[in-house]
Amino acid sequence: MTFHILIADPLSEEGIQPLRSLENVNIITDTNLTPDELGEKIADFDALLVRSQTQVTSEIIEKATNLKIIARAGVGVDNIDLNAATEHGIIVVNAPNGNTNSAAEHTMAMIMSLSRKIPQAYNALKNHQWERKKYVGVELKNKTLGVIGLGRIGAEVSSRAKGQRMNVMAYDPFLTEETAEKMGIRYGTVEEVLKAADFITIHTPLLKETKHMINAEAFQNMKQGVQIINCARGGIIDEEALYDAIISKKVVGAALDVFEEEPFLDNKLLELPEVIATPHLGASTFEAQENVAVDVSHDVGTFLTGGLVKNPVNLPSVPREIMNKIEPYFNLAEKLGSFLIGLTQDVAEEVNIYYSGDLSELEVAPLTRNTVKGLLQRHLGDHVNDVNALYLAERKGITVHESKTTSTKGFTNLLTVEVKTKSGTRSVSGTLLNGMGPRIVKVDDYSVDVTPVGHIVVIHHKDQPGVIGRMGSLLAEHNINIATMQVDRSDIGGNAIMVLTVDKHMEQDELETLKQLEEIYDVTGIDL
Ligand SMILES: NC(=O)c1ccc[n+]([C@@H]2O[C@H](COP(=O)([O-])OP(=O)(O)OC[C@H]3O[C@@H](n4cnc5c(N)ncnc54)[C@H](O)[C@@H]3O)[C@@H](O)[C@H]2O)c1
Ligand SMILES: O=C(O)CC[C@@H](O)C(=O)O
Repeated sequence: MTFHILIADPLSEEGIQPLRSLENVNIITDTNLTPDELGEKIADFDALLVRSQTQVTSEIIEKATNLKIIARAGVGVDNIDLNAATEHGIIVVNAPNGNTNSAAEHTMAMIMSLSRKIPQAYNALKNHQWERKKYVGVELKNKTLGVIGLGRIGAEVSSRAKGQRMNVMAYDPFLTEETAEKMGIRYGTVEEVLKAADFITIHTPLLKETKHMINAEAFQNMKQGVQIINCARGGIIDEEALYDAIISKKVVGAALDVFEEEPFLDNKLLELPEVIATPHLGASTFEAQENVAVDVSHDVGTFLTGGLVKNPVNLPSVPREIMNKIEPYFNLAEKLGSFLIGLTQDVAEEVNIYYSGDLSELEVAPLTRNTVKGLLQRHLGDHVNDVNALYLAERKGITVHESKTTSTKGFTNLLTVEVKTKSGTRSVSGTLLNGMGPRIVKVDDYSVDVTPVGHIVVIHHKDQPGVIGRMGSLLAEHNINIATMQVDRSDIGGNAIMVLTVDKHMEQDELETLKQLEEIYDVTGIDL
């Protein structure tokens, strides 16, 4: 099988070599596609690689019927509709570390250019103006740098600013006073940071909560004569409010690498001499571009060949050593989910998954996803996968709970799945037998030992002599061969269960004929 990969934004050629060197890949680079052209082509591709330029909207994703992975060569994924990707089962990966250094260096370059008015002085000189008085700057030493967002880049900027002998004060929802102290910086709330800082630098993602977080009110809280830097994302600063704050002289300098609308030809902020700007160049170094291209090439290559990606955005990342321990249970989890929903006639409202024995010591979230995938695939088809299983369950109104229990019922590992519907609760338990693979060991309250594969028939009947023989004869009349049979009962003469594996798929009318026997209450055929 050949994987078709589209590179829609310019990526470092060196960086994508690992991807090119894979067998069975067909890589097309087309970095000039309009949104309409991308929409027309996208169905041909298994993987899409972008930077920040290409907008991967829900309309594009809707048309991407073969797309399996979207890779963002960089950090911010705000140009990708993550919900749409998740809904369609498309994994999104990014390259969160490769451009941190470059973005931090760019931020420092902006701070220093701003404080010494280097771009303005350079411009004047280019225009034959030798202006020494006009371009008097300020020192950074002993000034307070307020950092909003102390993630990878914010932290790198902070440590560099300390090298410039600045006092650093930061706000981040995950920053504690203790951590700040260990980093040699001061902790403050957003308001405290805005109030104290001579320079403010923004390093948050663009989220609902951060959109326009630096607005007219925030500017009011700032020191008179503050300078502001944004090398994170356009839209975190309200550009109208910044414009007004500069006109009113509250803000005396702004350095912007990112804008509310990109690319643009006109932006009135650029008419102000206090504003210096670059066209989203924070990550534009040879090193950063090679790093991010290597990272996404690795993840795309790994994913397409069935491996574990390093930087998933819409799936929790699970370290390899943990994955090695849980991978053997994937098949069991999926089969149990699929078997149970096959058995359940009503609409599932709640799914409870209980992990016990060895399983209770593992990170089980990926197993929960596989169980739910098995459950949903039976009715929703193959487009349900690890990425969208929980999302789709939620959308269908099915609540999913996982819990760990110590009750192993004698098995070294036991996975129990319970489905609640309007008409009652059904459950199935399974185990992974050492060297012998997965087994279904319980159906509701009955003990069985069934390999979850092939054509299974579950029969509820009255415990009575002769039922098994009559049922066998009926199957023989339809030329259906029984491969294995398991029976269990509640008590002598009470309710009983038969779980058969048969050699071929049984049609509904063939299953119905078994109900001719009055001792048989219920027959369900499940193909796994
Ligand atoms: N200009 C460029 O070319 C360029 C290059 C790389 C990254 N970026 C952008 O820089 C930003 C930071 O990247 P990063 O790699 O450091 O990301 P990161 O995820 O490591 O850090 C972001 C931090 O922001 C914090 N945060 C979230 N909401 C916040 C809020 N309301 N107030 C304060 N802090 C908040 C998070 O807790 C996190 O610590 C992103 O927007 C990214 O897209 C831009
Ligand atoms: O692709 C780029 O150059 C921008 C990258 C940057 O904005 C990011 O979020 O990583």
